[in-house]
Amino acid sequence: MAAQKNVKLSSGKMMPLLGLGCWQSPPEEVAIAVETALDAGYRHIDTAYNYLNEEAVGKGIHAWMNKAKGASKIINGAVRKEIFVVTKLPMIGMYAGGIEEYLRKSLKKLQLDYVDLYLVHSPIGFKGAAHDKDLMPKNKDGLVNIDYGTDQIAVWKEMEKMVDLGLTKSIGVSNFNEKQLRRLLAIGRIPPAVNQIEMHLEFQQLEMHKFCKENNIILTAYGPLGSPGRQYLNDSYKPQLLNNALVKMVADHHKVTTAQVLIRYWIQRNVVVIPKSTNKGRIQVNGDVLGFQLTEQEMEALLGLNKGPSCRSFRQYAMIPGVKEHADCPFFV
Ligand SMILES: NC(=O)C1=CN([C@@H]2O[C@H](COP(=O)(O)OP(=O)(O)OC[C@H]3O[C@@H](n4cnc5c(N)ncnc54)[C@H](OP(=O)(O)O)[C@@H]3O)[C@@H](O)[C@H]2O)C=CC1
Ligand SMILES: O=C1CO[C@H](CO)[C@@H](O)[C@@H]1O
Repeated sequence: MAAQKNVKLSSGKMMPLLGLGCWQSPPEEVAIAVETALDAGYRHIDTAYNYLNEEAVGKGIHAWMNKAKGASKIINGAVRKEIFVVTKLPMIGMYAGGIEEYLRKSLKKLQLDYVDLYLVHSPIGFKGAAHDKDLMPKNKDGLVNIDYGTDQIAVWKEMEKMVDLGLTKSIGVSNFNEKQLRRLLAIGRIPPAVNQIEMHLEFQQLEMHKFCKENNIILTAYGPLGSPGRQYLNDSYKPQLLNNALVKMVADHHKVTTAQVLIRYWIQRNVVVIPKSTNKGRIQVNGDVLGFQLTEQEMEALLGLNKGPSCRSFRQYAMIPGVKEHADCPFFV
């Protein structure tokens, strides 16, 4: 793999444009997946408290770091600086004191002193978790216990403290809409460096892209392959990108796979992209995207596949009863 391409965050830190996604990567597979990815040249790993696999992700990171350092066992030295680790604040941690508590829990699981980027996973919190794996606590009616009082500004001020404490190098958000980003930009001592949202060729988030460019916020594209491995809600849009005819034509022209085109496209648009795989071969091929360049004409044609918000496929949280009544709805829009 050619040297990694990075993008500069508003924090001044460099973030690799390609990362390995880890949602739905079972703990028993993800340690090897992370090590395989780092061996293949990835330098960025994306996980979350909610993915319940941070310990195994940490194992993979340390296996690679130890290998890279040879016999030496220094945990957080120069080799640590080679890689960019992202994790996320769970919805159940969005209360006073919860941000530090959950970041420390994540760091302990990952066996790291700091992460490179800590993201607020969602603009809406949940409350009343019975224990720290109760990610979707229920109220007395059996419905997800939405915290209608989630105070994004208070959460953000605590996120800023995490930078001051050295527990994370940069901070950002995920699934935030423009109104929510504006709110943080208006009050933040540290502006959000990143917004991680669903982005794929049929749902290119052009308005959000423009807004973020104007405000020096870097976008990370989740679900770039259309997230084919997940269970869709009955009425959710199912992107069929890996066998799209135009993508196939472009892939054939470059003698690469359709997945490589779906990934490379975002790198050329300066959008961070985090395809998930736990399959060794697919991790390696997905990561081999720095040795070819899509032409301007191809980029234009691929831009033409965008159909906008009707192709949003992640709607799980928006469908939770009661979310629509939250002041921060429309969710994810
Ligand atoms: N902030 C948020 O709310 C969200 C963040 N994310 C992040 O973004 C990452 C990526 O999104 P995700 O939803 O996983 O979807 P992706 O679009 O990355 O698709 C992943 C799926 O595609 C399969 N796959 C991977 N490579 C190939 C290939 N070359 N050919 C065919 N199939 C392939 C994987 O299976 P296999 O493993 O078998 O290869 C897996 O089932 C997540 O893992 C997570 O880190 C995702 C959703 C929401
Ligand atoms: O990161 C995530 C992966 O997608 C899931 C399904 O919507 C969410 O739980 C979560 O936000």
